[in-house]
Amino acid sequence: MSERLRLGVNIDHVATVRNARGGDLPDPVRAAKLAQAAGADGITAHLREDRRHISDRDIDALKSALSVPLNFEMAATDEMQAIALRHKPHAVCIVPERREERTTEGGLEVARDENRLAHFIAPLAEAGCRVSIFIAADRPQIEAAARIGASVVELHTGAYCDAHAEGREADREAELVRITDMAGYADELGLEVHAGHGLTYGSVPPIAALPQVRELNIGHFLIGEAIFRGLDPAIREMRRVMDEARELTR
Ligand SMILES: CC(=O)[C@@H](O)[C@H](O)COP(=O)(O)O
Ligand SMILES: NCC(=O)COP(=O)(O)O
Repeated sequence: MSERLRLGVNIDHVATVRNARGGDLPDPVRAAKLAQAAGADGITAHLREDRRHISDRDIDALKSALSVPLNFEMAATDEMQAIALRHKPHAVCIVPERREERTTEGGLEVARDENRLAHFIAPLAEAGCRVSIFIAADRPQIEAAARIGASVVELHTGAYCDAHAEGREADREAELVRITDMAGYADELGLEVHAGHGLTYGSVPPIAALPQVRELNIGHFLIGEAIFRGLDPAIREMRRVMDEARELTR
C-alpha cells in the first residue's frame, strides 16, 4: 500500500463565487486546469440538483478540458444518472442531497435503500465509471456499500473537521478513531477507501496518514485559501502536508 495518496481538488466553490454575480467569472474550468498543473491527481465537481454552484455547462467543459480524471459527484436521481451516462466520467460519487442544507451534512443512507441503490449504480459501473459512495464512517453503511457492488467508499470527514476547528478535543479523537477503524474495515471488505469534506491543512494530517486511504477530495478550504496565497501555492501546500503526514507513517 505504498502508492502515493491522491489529491482530488473540488472546484465547486469557484462556481459559487461566479454564480454570486451571474456571468462567466471566475471560471471553474480555469481553476481545474490550474489545479491540474499544480499537481491535483483529479478534479471533483458536484452537480447539485439545484445547480447552486456547478452547472451542466461546467460538466461539459470539464469533461473536454481535463487530462486528469473527473470525479462527478451526484445525487442518486434519474436525472443525474442520465447525465453521468452521457459523459461517462472516470468516477462517480453518489452523495446524499437535501435542497435546504448548506452543505452535504451526512453520508448516504445505503443500508436502508440497498435494493434501489444496487440497481442505480449497476449501469454506471457497466459504463466503466468507478463507483464511489459517500458515507459516514459507520459499519452498516460500509457493509451495505460492499453488498451493492460499489468499488469505493468515501468517508465523510465533516464531523471530525468541525470538532477539530471548534477545539472539541474529545469529539475530534472519537471521530478520528471511528474513521480509522472504518477505513480499516472497508479495506478488509475489499473497498477502496477515500475521504473528504471540510479538510484543511490543520485537520488533514491524521487522515492522510491512514494507510488504507487512497484519495482525499478537498475543495472549500483550498478555494478559500487561494484568495490569500493563490490557487497553485494553496494546492502545492496541501500536497506537501499530505505527503509529509504519509511519510511519517512509513
Ligand atoms: C459531497 C461533498 O462533500 C462535496 O460535494 C462538498 O459538499 C461540496 O459541495 P457543497 O459545499 O455544496 O456541499
Ligand atoms: N467529497 C468531498 C469534497 O469533494 C470536498 O469537500 P470540501 O473540501 O469542499 O468540504
